[in-house]
Amino acid sequence: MAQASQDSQASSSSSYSLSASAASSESCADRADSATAASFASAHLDEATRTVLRYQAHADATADAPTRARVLSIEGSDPIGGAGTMADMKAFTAHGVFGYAAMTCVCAQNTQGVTDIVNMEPAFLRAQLDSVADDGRIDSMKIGMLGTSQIVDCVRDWLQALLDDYARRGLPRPWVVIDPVMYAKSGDSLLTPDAEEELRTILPLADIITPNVPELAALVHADAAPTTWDGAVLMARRVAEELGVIVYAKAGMFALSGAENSDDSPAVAGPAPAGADAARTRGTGANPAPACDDALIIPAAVLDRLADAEKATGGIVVNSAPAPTRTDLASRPGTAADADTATRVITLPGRRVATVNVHGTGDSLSASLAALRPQYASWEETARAAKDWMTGAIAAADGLHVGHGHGPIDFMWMAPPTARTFTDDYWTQVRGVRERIREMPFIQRMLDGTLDLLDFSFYLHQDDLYLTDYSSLLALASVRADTLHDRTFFAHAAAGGVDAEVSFHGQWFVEHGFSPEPQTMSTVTAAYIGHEHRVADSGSYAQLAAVVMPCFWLYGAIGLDIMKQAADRRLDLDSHPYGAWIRQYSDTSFNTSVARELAVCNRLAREGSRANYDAMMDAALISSEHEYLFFNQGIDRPALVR
Ligand SMILES: Nc1ncnc2c1ncn2[C@@H]1O[C@H](COP(=O)(O)OP(=O)(O)O)[C@@H](O)[C@H]1O
Ligand SMILES: Cc1ncc(COP(=O)(O)OP(=O)(O)O)c(N)n1
Repeated sequence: MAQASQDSQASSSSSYSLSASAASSESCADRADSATAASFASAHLDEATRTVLRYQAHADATADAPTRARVLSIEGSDPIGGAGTMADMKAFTAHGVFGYAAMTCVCAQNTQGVTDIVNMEPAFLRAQLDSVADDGRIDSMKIGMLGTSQIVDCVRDWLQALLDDYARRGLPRPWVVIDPVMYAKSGDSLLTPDAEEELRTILPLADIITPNVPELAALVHADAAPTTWDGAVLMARRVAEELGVIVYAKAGMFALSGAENSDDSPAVAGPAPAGADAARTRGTGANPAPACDDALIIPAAVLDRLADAEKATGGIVVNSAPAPTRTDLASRPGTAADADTATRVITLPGRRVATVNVHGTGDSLSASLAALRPQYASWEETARAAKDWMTGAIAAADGLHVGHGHGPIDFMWMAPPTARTFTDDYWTQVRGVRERIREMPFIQRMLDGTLDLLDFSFYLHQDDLYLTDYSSLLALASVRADTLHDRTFFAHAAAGGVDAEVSFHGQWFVEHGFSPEPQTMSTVTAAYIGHEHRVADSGSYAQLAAVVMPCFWLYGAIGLDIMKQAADRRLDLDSHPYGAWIRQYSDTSFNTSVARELAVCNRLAREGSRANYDAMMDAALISSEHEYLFFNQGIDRPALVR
């Protein structure tokens, strides 16, 4: 492979890549200068000064580093986009790294199974791999479906040459994650039987391998897959010790069957287990959380290598991210030591999601490990981060509606949804509230004219108090608005509508013999205002726009509904005791403001993060419950605030 483009990087002492910043044992050992500086530092300086020096050294060493880790996927394809190359690219992007891809085969597959596979000619695969290596630095890689023994040989030989070449040129060794793909979840075989032995020859080149339960069994030549998690961990230990690599043991098979694999993970809320008969449950309480814990198995040989690297650098590494030490690993919670072999077994806690949509989970996990390792200090931290991300992506999978079999996971679960708008989502979620408002006695009695005037005047006084405060929130939204359009919209809304409505209320009070003077605020009104102010005080402008939205939309929608019900009942509004109100509710000019407010919320939800979307939704949903209570107080008559 041609190396010209890499040599300039290699010759610079500041060519520390992102992967090097995570301090591989190999790269630490190669850095003699750093070791000298480190032993000086160890001998003469206090801990705080050594820490500051580490920051300085890291900044110098990474001055020319790329802004994103560059991660290679060596995989087969999946046209439905849930597994293989396509999944890897999505996982890479989700984790913020730049992805390269060399394809080992093209598969005709979907969520229901694999129907055909065309393997690459090994020479052509080698040409793809060289194309990447000749032109770009590789910080990390994930190797997945290899398919045949010829392809295994091709990738192994290329990888060995690449590692030798990087070592010779003093480049940091790329992190290598190998997913020893043998079977798809559909049961289809993804590796020819004769290639199983060949696959073992590439595994020692990995830093970490990620076999699922049946693949573990194949790697130890067991007749059958283990039926318990303890059995799977035992097999994983054998594999780790035999190959001298870290094994990430995955519990997905047990999750799919509804079985539980841990008793001691922290309980988390989750959907009821599918196949609950088979599931052991954890904890007390009515809805115990099902577990889906994975395990990281670090054999003694790897721990020794890490300890040697530490010695070579005098206990200091030149970057911000030292690799884990024996002491580190032994002292962490969830780490079990084995007296005989000193192998470490680290539990990676997770919750089981009750879903069939787990196509490509193994692929995405191994891609995540490759993408995250350059960004974390150790395999343990990387594995915990990857596991948490996977759980979130699986939990969001049901929303995708892709395919009829095992659907894919939602790689974009941290980003706001795009197929439905924020307001679509909100409207569906408040269906129950809308129905309760429509059916409530306050509205029904108003329509049939039996609503007590005292009840109505109580409601109207509370509405005045609420609207006075609400206008100040709209004014605040105008001040915090991020566009001129929003600024003028909220300014007009604060000044216009509220004022007109309060004077309309005043007229009604006078006409019906009630005092128009402000009354004491009810606890229900105070609670609604309190919620809006809490969001305004601690939330973003987007959350503020969302918290005031239900008062626009639910009120507007109730008006339309009252108008419809009045028409259906053919009410004579001229003689009806609440005729003026029903006419007022039927005034659709308010809907111009409703539509603008909804557009504001959709823009803010679209432009922000998933966390922003969720926070906006929470704010709006809570306001909606307050809207219901607010209408209902006309009849319920809550206590007044003293
Ligand atoms: N239903 C589930 N709930 C939570 N996590 C799951 C579920 N199914 C799989 N996982 C997780 O997905 C990752 C991949 O595991 P697995 O599905 O066993 O791999 P593979 O796809 O290779 O068979 C693991 O972290 C595993 O714990
Ligand atoms: C091209 C390709 N590579 C790997 C797999 C196996 O993916 P995995 O994550 O094990 O998930 P399932 O596909 O088995 O659900 C694959 N199917 N295709």
